[in-house]
Amino acid sequence: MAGVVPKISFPSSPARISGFASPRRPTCKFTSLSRSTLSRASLSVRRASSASTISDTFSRLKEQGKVALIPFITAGDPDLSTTSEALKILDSSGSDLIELGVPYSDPLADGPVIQAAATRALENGTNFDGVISMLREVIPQLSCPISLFTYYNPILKRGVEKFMSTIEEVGVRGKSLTWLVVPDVPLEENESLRKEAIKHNIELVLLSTPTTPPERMKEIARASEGFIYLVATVGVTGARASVNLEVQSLLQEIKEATPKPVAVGFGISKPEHVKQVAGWGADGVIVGSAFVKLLGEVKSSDEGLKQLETFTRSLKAALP
Ligand SMILES: O=P(O)(O)OC[C@@H](O)[C@@H](O)c1c[nH]c2ccccc12
Repeated sequence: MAGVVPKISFPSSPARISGFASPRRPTCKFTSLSRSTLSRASLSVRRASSASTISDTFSRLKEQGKVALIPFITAGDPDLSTTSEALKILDSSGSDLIELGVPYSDPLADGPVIQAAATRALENGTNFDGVISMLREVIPQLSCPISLFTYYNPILKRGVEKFMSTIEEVGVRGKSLTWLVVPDVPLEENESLRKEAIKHNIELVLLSTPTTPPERMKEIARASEGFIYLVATVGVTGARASVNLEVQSLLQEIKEATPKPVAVGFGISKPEHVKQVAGWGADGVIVGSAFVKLLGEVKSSDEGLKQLETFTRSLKAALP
């Protein structure tokens, strides 16, 4: 499986997964109504409960004129104790938010690097419960918010309500697992997932892509909590030689549609990339495969952790 990338042009023919382009507008009024009602509800829930740490992070950075560095790593690759150390290093070397991927056997949106990482993690026995117990230990030692990044199937397997209450209770001192990214939740199930997330004070971050029609992008911007994930290029995850120049206009379009922060990911892997995307007005930059490669494809974990610190600092130094 490793290295075999399924041919997914993602989403050239817009896939029907939430946050990704779908040419079909909601068929029934109710769906669109519930979405906007829900987003108002989620805002009030957000205000009523302890301020969400994503919003705090982005507003603090905005006041300081800074841009968020958001690494992604795969939990359990090469093993969970290295993941725990990696989270601490990422946190202390300048990351502002961290995406932690739950390894899954069929990561359809991932390129060879993250697919191989998921395979290694699953082969060494990493599972959701193991990830959660590791997080229970390490979250109290971190200062930045952590997101769980998971495909929809592991949530369904556990049951949406049980999944959400599990990740809510892992949080400590308000630094709970406040946000969740589920790249392949089908449009129809997005509402029920959002409702459960809101009930458990978890922000469901939605994704918009270069092929998302403008109206759909606006709906995603309205419904997304915490920030909007702007996918920089079609295809699967994986470091690219350069950043898609379309991102500049896409960022402009989204920022005209919403005051919410926008973070850009997919293909970004070098200090000059993050500098360029920040210069185009991104509020955050997400880097995954380049970090995953450092951790999973080196001869020893110590070596990987050392390189991780250097790389994190180099990216942070390139950001305002
Ligand atoms: O790996 P890249 O090209 O740097 O992209 C970030 C990406 O890894 C991370 O956000 C992510 C991992 N798996 C995904 C699946 C879909 C969308 C995004 C992701």
